[in-house]
Amino acid sequence: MSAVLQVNGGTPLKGEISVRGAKNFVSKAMVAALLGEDPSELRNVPQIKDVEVVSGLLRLHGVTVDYDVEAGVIRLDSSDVETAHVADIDAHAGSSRIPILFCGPLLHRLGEAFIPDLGGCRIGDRPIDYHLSILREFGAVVDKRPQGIHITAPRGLTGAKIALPYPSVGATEQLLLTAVRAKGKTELSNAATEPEIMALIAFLQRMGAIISVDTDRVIRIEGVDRLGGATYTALTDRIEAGSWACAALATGGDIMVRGADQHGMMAFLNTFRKVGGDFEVTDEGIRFWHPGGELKSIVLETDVHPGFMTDWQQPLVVALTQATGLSIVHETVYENRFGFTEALRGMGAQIQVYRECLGGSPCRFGHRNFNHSAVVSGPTPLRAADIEVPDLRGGFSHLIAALAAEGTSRVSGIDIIYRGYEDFMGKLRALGADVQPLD
Ligand SMILES: CC(=O)N[C@H]1[C@@H](OP(=O)(O)OP(=O)(O)OC[C@H]2O[C@@H](n3ccc(=O)[nH]c3=O)[C@H](O)[C@@H]2O)O[C@H](CO)[C@@H](O)[C@@H]1O
Ligand SMILES: C=C(OP(=O)(O)O)C(=O)O
Repeated sequence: MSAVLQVNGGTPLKGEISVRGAKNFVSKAMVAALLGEDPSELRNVPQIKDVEVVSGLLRLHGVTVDYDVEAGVIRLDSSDVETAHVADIDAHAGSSRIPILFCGPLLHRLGEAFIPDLGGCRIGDRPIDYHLSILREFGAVVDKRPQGIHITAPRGLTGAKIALPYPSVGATEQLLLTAVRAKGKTELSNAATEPEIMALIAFLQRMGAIISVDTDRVIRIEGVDRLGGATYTALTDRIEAGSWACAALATGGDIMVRGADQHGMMAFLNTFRKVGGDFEVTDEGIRFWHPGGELKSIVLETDVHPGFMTDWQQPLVVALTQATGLSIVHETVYENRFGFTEALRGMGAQIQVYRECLGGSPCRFGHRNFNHSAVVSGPTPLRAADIEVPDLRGGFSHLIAALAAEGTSRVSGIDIIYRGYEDFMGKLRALGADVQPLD
């Protein structure tokens, strides 16, 4: 049964919350720890569903996982992995996209890997063709089966020269986790360079890897025979921080996000300012607020880092419903990330989606049948409604809309939001939101 949250909206969110480590780093660093023959320790780890899912997968492979939730410290001991069996991980199929990143580490440690069907947000087709072709370049043999894929490396894994067709985050991580212990050198061009990837590289370096990153999206790795353990403090979740910033803007509020870090949020902060939001960066975090008066419409394009992240797009669109004029948002990372706008239209928002590449440069989704541009016309008061969470960020965006709307909304399927937002209910209450889970 899907959990339902009753939201009595119309009150500006005000107060202070803390954001801990990034989902998109911590989950990958936990997989990286599987490569190490000594224990690793990650700090600033948030209590979110994706951490739970990856902990479960690691335990199935013989890793000892100890998580001190309060302290945010997770200890991972992979020293006995070689004696474990290649476990049947079907139990976790469909809950996350992380299993695909186990390929390299499992091939290095156990000689084979079973990867179940993947989960993650349904915001496009989300193929894994880049991942599989990278693994094949290293010499892996991929056997597709009805329940997932079986991967072996009969002649071991050897470094290769690879160019990505698009700077995919997951494929770049796949390459890193495979190359660090492969024989010889690897070169990846057109790599993704998101801050979470840079942090993963830094963590792998502490474990003993040799990796260099050039300014032109080229990553070079020299394989080593052995990796040990390392200690690393996760960078803050910049998607969560940006989501709370959008909640402040959409509700006319004022939120101090402790832990928020300016460096990974430059593109977001520029956009937030252009829309008319105010912010103040301090050593403790970033305070975001609506300064009063009108918000301004903008033209925005999502992009790979250092551009405006696609994961900020959904929460920002809710705030744009309160801006004066026509905003244009061109989604260039995922072909199908505007599904969540349907519920917003039902709440009174004026949002039209288009197949054309609007407002900027043509992207790879142009001339295909994907509704990947949106025109938001505002400001429109939002009405309370009964809505169903479609995916992680779309779900948080629906919550923001319900909080901004006058009246009582019921948001169902809120469990998905725990994949990436630690204790969001506690944080909402700390900000003065009137929210009540329904049985
Ligand atoms: C757990 C995690 O870190 N998730 C993040 C990661 O997702 P994820 O790693 O899945 O995203 P990618 O960067 O790989 O995807 C970008 C684009 O590349 C395409 N593609 C990707 C792989 C592939 O084999 N073939 C292919 O065509 C995808 O369909 C998508 O259109 O980066 C995204 C882009 O910043 C973020 O929105 C997600 O929050
Ligand atoms: C798309 C996202 O995550 P995932 O890749 O885990 O589905 C997200 O965090 O918004």
